[in-house]
Amino acid sequence: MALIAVADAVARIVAGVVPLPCEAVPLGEALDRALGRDLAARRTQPPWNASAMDGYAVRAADIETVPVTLKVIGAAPAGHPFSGRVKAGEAVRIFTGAPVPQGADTVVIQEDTERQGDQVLIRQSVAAGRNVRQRGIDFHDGEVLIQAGRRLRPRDIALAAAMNHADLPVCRRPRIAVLATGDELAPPGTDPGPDRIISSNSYGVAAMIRQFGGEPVDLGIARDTHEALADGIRRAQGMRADVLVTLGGASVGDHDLVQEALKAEGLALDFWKIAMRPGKPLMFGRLGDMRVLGLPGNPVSAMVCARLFLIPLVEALLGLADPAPGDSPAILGADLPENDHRQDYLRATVVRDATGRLVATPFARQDSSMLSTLCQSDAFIVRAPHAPPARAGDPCTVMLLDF
Ligand SMILES: Nc1nc2c(c(=O)[nH]1)N[C@H]1C(S)=C(S)[C@@H](COP(=O)(O)OP(=O)(O)OC[C@H]3O[C@@H](n4cnc5c(N)ncnc54)[C@H](O)[C@@H]3O)O[C@H]1N2
Ligand code: MOO
Repeated sequence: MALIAVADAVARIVAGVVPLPCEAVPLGEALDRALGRDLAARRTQPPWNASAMDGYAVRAADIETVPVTLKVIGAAPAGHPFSGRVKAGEAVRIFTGAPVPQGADTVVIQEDTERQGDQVLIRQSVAAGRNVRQRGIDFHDGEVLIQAGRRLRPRDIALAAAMNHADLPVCRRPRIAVLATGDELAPPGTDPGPDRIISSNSYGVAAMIRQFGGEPVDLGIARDTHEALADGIRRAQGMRADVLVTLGGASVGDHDLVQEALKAEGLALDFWKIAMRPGKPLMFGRLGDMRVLGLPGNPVSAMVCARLFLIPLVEALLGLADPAPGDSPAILGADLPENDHRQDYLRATVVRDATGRLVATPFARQDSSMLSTLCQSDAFIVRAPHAPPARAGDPCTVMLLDF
């Protein structure tokens, strides 16, 4: 199979994805969830012409000439409206948020008044309508204010609550089974002995899935045998995972059995191998309804590929209309040689120069086993296949790290 381009691979992975069904969650659990349906207001806000200040509700016509003394005929604290009508020469004591009584059209703030028993002296004239929030200035009953596909932010949750929703329809989280593979792997915190390395990828990839709204399910480490791999694959199917992510065993070595095992279970392979670095041996296909993404084993390759290919799939399954941001312009902080046929993702630090431009400087060592440099990086410098040599100061494209 020929190496395919990164953008083509993403397009093939998300092709035909239908957002998962909705479930209702309480407001307190809705943060970062993907809204599954357009949300319409269940009331008008404010529901009445409301005072924006503490003061006196008056008729603007009565205070054109000041000072003037008005008769205070009642009070309207928030939550306790004044039911009477304000007539010429009258005022009602009012507080922020309370309905402006009938007859009144303006509120004078209390700092511009002097209370004398049941009378109030108005010292300052204000324009008609001042300090009154008109009914519905925020929104009206039935108005759609939050669109399906929004990843809910704290302010969306405040708005949804004001719209009188206690529960929100959000997309079910995609269930993503994560299967590490390799005889050499030992879980963190154990004594690996001299022949093993610690399995890190499942933890990083699971955390990324969670960060972007999926539900990771750790299937543990499968040994490099057909039986162990088949068992892991069947467990993913048994739990009705939306996606199975395999880690490692994706390349061409004698012990890279993942693809074979998947095919034996019925995998319809879509593509294998991408023109990118790190991450060449990425694999994608379907096993029934379950999408299968085979990530390379090298830890940086696994994380880069998870961000580039798995997260768009998670976002598509969530029906997100505002996927996480993509590339930004920057300038190079160091020279780079000509690129080969693979699109490069170079770990880099990024600073702002005096003119506000982003300056991206790649790490000298880009080995795909080195998680330490990934953690020190701010961005990937994205270099197109066959990019010509570039000098420090030349424009470049970066993908700021958001995981
Ligand atoms: N002859 C060739 N060899 C390799 C090629 C190639 O095209 N021809 N591609 C190389 C590239 S690029 C990559 S990337 C790796 C990916 O190989 P695999 O996906 O088969 O990964 P493994 O061989 O299983 O492991 C590679 C490396 O990563 C470590 N690893 C694996 N899983 C984990 C884990 N869960 N946590 C931490 N580290 C993990 C593993 O121990 C190896 O060191 O293949 C190249 N080879
Ligand atoms: O693509 Mo591999 O990820 O270069 O090490």
